[in-house]
Amino acid sequence: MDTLTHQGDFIATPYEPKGPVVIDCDVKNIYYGDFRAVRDSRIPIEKNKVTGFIGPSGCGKSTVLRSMNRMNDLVESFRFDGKVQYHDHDIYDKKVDPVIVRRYIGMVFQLPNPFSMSIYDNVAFGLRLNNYKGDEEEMVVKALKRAAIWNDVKDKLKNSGLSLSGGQQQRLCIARAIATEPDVLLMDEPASALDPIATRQIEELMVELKEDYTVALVTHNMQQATRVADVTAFMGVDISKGGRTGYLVEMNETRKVFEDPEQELTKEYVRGEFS
Ligand SMILES: Nc1ncnc2c1ncn2[C@@H]1O[C@H](COP(=O)(O)OP(=O)(O)OP(=O)(O)O)[C@@H](O)[C@H]1O
Repeated sequence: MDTLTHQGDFIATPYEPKGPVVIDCDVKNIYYGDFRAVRDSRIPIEKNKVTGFIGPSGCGKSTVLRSMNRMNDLVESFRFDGKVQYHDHDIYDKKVDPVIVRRYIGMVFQLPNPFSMSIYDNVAFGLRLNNYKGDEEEMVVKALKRAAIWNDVKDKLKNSGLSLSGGQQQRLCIARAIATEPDVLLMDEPASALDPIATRQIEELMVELKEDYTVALVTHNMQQATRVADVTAFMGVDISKGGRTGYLVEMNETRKVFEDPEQELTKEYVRGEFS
């Protein structure tokens, strides 16, 4: 079935957060060059929750996620029109250093990407980059334990990170991301390249991590969203003006989005009636 879209300038009903908001992401427009990739998407990320992003391919889930720690600044054609408020800070303010933003708002990518160095050095990497002056070994061990990979690697910390299995590599990357004690973890389909057992381990880990961190998760897997996300943002693709612009269709508690959505489009998507 074709991708469905609202006609005209539909704007989603604002989601009313139930708890404190760590990142208030208010996208007016996001462009890559002349291409308007995303419009009108207000997505508050609540503290100690997992916020899931779902929607068809190309609706801008990754683009919005990457806007929340200025990761997309690395793309020359990228232009952000809107505001991302992290606590009291406007992260797009000219005075803000994006490297510092990423220290507080860390990222885990789709493909596990350990550096070509030892398991220990992978986790210590960010600490060294940030001139950490405390007990490095203690922080490395803590992060490996927190990422539920300590038992797998404790006897081979000098081995290459690349010698691990895909699931272990991804947990190593999570350890690397949390070693510097960020506040928020942005996870872009962190389990999509993994087998079902490794996927389940990552899902369990995400649920554990939200005790200490705030998590935003892009996923193609709707069951994963129902298992892991407390709140879900469903994005669609607006093709009404001849473009392909992503936009927020509906955001609410995950149970509500999946069981009793406000929008017909959401209902069709969560039932798997369009892709
Ligand atoms: N670096 C880039 N340069 C130009 N266009 C881009 C770039 N990154 C993404 N886009 C475009 O922006 C739109 C949104 O892409 P994005 O990857 O954010 O969507 P998505 O919902 O995460 O997709 P998928 O589920 O397939 O990963 C797409 O049309 C894509 O082609």
